[in-house]
Amino acid sequence: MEKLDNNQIEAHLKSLAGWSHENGSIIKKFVFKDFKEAFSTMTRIAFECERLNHHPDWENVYNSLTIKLNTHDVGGITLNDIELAKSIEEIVSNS
Ligand SMILES: C[C@H](O)[C@H](O)[C@H]1CNC2=NC(N)=NC(=O)C2=N1
Repeated sequence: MEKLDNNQIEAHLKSLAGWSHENGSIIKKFVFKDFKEAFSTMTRIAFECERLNHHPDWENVYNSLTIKLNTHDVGGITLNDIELAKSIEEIVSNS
């Protein structure tokens, strides 16, 4: 998978509301009603990560979930990160 350049990343982020490009990752913070909602959504996301074989750096604090995506193998952002971000948006919007 090829690293995307800054212009390509910004172009993809136009269709990913709330995601920003910071320090070599794409990042979004989600806030849920409570811990149960946050963690159950993380579980759904985790199964999708296994299916895609692509995994987030993420942090859960009570009802918040901060997700950072990058491709460790290439040290940058690839289409795998964009694809996972889109899947996460689907999962969260259907939760
Ligand atoms: C061997 C296996 O394909 C890799 O280690 C995968 C697994 N999940 C991954 N997830 C992420 N975010 N980046 C990777 O480079 C990566 N590599």
